[in-house]
Parts: sequence; C-alpha cells; structure tokens
Amino acid sequence: METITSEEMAVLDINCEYFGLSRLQLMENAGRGLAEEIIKRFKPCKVVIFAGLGNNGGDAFVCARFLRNFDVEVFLLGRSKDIKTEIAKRNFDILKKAGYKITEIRDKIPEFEADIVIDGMLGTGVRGKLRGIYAKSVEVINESKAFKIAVDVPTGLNPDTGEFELCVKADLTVTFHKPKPGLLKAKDVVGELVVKDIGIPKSFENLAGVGDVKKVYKRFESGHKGVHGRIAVIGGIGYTGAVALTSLACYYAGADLVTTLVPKDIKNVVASFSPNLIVRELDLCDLSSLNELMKKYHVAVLGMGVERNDEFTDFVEEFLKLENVKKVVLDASAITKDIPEGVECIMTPHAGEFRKVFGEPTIENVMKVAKETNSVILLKGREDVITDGERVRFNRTGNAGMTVGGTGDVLAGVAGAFFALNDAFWSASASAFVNGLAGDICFEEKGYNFTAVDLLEKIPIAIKRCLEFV
Ligand SMILES: NC(=O)C1=CN([C@@H]2O[C@H](COP(=O)(O)OP(=O)(O)OC[C@H]3O[C@@H](n4cnc5c(N)ncnc54)[C@H](OP(=O)(O)O)[C@@H]3O)[C@@H](O)[C@H]2O)[C@@H](O)CC1
Ligand SMILES: [K+]
Repeated sequence: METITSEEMAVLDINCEYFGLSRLQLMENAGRGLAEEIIKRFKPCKVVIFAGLGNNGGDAFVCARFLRNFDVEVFLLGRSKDIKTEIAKRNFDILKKAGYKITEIRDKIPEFEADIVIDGMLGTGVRGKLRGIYAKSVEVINESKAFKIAVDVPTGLNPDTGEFELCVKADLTVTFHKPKPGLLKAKDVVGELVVKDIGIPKSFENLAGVGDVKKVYKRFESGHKGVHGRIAVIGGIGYTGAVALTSLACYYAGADLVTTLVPKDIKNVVASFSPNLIVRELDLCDLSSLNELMKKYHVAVLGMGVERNDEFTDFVEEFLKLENVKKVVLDASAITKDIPEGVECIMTPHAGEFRKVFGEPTIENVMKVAKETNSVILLKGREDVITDGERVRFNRTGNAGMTVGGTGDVLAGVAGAFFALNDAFWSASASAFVNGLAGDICFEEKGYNFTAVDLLEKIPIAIKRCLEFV
C-alpha cells in the first residue's frame, strides 16, 4: 500500500491550500469520513472524544457534528484559548455554540462511561514524549472497555517509524488520504486501518508548491557566517555574465558566501559586475588546490557560461572525483553521465542539453537517467520535471518570458543555495518553483520582456511570498 510520510503530508497540506483546496475543507472531509466509519459500525450510542489542541482534535470536532443522534461528549486536553490552529478553533467554537458537552481537562480526567472513545489527541504533529495529561489520557483510554477509534494516528505512535513508548491501543484507526508508513508497522496499536479519501487530487501530490519552499528554506537566528551555505560557482569559459547571474542568485536564495571561479582573463570583468562577487582565478589543471578550496564549501555549481569543449568536460569528470566534492549542481556544459558514488548531484538541463547527452527527454527516460546516474534531474521546460528516478514532481510556475537567456543560470544558483542545507530532490523542486514564481512576479510588473537580471532581483521576493503564505 502506498504511504506518505508526515513531512510529505505537511508539504501537501500547504500546497493544497495554495492551490485553493483549503485545510478547512480537508478537515471537514476528514471529520466526516471518520463519522462515516463510525456510523457504519455502530448504532447511536455514547461517545467520548479526547481532543488535542491541534488539527487532530479539529478532525474530531468535525466528526462530532456528523454523529447524528449519538450522545457525544468532548474532553479537551487544555484550554480552548490554547487551541493551536484557526480551523480547529473554528470547529471547536461550532460545537460550543451548538451546546455540546465540553470539559476542559487540566490534570484530572473525569470518570466516564462510553461505548466509543475517539482519540483526537495527537496525529502527525506529535513530537517526542507524551506530555503529562496526554500520557495520563492514553492510560485511561487503554483501561476503558470502550471501542477505541484513533483519528489519523493512534496518539503516541510515531507516524513515520511506527515506534512508540506509550500509545493508544486502538481497535480502529481512520487515517486520511494515504497511510503514514508507521501505521503499517504497528498493527497491535493501530487495530483495523481504514484510509479515507479527503478529496485531494492525485496530481497535487506531485505538484511543486509553496510547501516545497517552506520545507527547504532555513534561517538560523544564531548562526556564524557561512552557516546558511557556502557555494563555489565554476564556469565562465567564453561568457562572462552567466557565472555572475548564478553567483548572485545563490546570495538571493540565502547563501552566506559565494566564490566565483573563472579563467584569469575574465576575472576582473566578472568582479566588476557587483561588489557582492568574490571572484578567484580558475585553473582547470590545478585540481589539488580546488580540492583544498572545496573543503570550505557545501556545494559547487558548475557549467554556466561555458562553451561546450572537451577540456572542460574532462575537467568536470576529474573535479567530481575530488575527495571534498560532496554536492554539485551541474548545468549546461557540465552535464555528464558519470557521477561518482558519494557525490549528491542535481543536473539542470533544458530539453536540448538533455537530448545531447541522454537522448529523448521523455518522463520515462529522464527517470531512467536519474536512476542510472544516481542524481536528481531538474528538466527545465514550460512545466519543469524534477525526479530522482523514483519520485517525480512537476513545477508549473513561470511563463513565456522565461525563455530569455540567463534564467537557467539564475535557477542553478537558487538550486545551489537550497542544496547547501537540504537534499537534492527537495532543493531542485523548491528552486524550480521559486525561479518560476520570480518570473511570474516579473511578468506582473513588466509583461514578458524582462531579463535574467530582473528575474534575479525577484528571487528574494518570491521566497518571501512563499514564507509568508500560511
Ligand atoms: N493534509 C493534512 O495533513 C491533514 C491533516 N489533518 C489532521 O491534522 C493532523 C495534524 O495536525 P497538527 O499538525 O496540528 O498536529 P497534531 O497532531 O494535531 O498535534 C499538534 C499539537 O500537539 C501538541 N503536541 C505535539 N507533540 C506533543 C506531545 N508529545 N505531547 C503533548 N502534546 C504534543 C502540539 O503542541 P506544541 O508542540 O505546538 O506546543 C500541538 O498543540 C493530522 O494528524 C490529521 O488528523 C486533517 O485535517 C486532514 C488533512
Ligand atoms: K490521534
């Protein structure tokens, strides 16, 4: 059975909201689905709901409304003013206004008789050991003779690993959209498992969205310089602008330090583009000092502004074998079949570059190549394709103005910056989304005739828009 981790579910949750399917609708569908399963199994009887302060509790509040003629009572584990989310609070207030019997529990759990207990305490938001009243509630629930129904995840179970210390021993677990992997590994506390569809279109699971960016973007309050990413950009053999676009894009996507390595003869030209640029001489033959240098960098971004030539192709092959090269973004002329074991790699070809090295850019072939090269391929196009050979994501941000030269250089820089602090797959997906969104912001302001420099300058705004989306 296909599963979804709680992290992937959190990305999907935000992306649904972003694509117009609100979390309130998802909660309504979840709660109703839960009630359906109860009504299938029981005639109207006495139900006690143990509700947490998050959306797991929210689902249970919705469910209560659909248990027509059941005698429903709610135990809230905390104060109603501490309910964490707007949608859970909203569904709680409806029950309050409707006159449902609600008891706010601090530390003592009232005696109760029930035919059914609903565990709406914790779901995918559980972190660490169960706190006081939650642990006590689990014990009380497990001692009761009632039929125990867990909302989404039995409280206390780690939804991804299936581990637990203290956990509700459910007779039935009603989970939503897809099971979390942990549910399949903990039969004795999950009981019968039912997966309820909550109306999320299948394609949303593979569509890059704001959730991808919120997942990868990190800012540490107390960080030393460099903690947000140190990137080496290598290229500029033949063209001067591309490496500058890539290097500045790294900064605009959050990197702390970027060093731009270019041939001696254009070093001053590139440096003149911006005081932000730290430009050093690239000596393709001096691999040992490059290896030394790479000790200090999280990611190397290669290939932009290089006319394809054998010397550079050979250089890339040798560079990838260097001991201190751990994460690379390969663009344009650096795209290659031979990625050594142990190097995490994102390749960012457009269709033509892919065709030249790997053949027809069909989804199947791109997935096959990603698998064979053990890399993540971000195939740029009207709809970008991101795949690690197993998983596939599509990105639909961007517009016809993005065909202008240099947008790929900007994308490679954004990917490099995200890659410093994340894995290849999500870095590639989030960077495709941000780059296209920046292009859409350019279009809002200028129509199609914007340049890669315009795009560059909108990268921080695109990221800010994603981070501010709730
Ligand atoms: N698309 C979807 O995802 C959908 C998800 N849906 C539903 O949302 C659920 C996820 O909701 P969620 O993210 O609000 O987390 P949830 O499990 O309610 O817990 C958060 C609360 O628990 C608390 N808390 C945490 N650890 C604790 C501990 N050890 N001991 C004690 N307390 C602890 C934590 O407190 P805090 O750490 O913030 O202080 C916070 O208050 C998911 O399982 C599903 O039911 C449906 O609506 C359908 C669509
Ligand atoms: K639960």
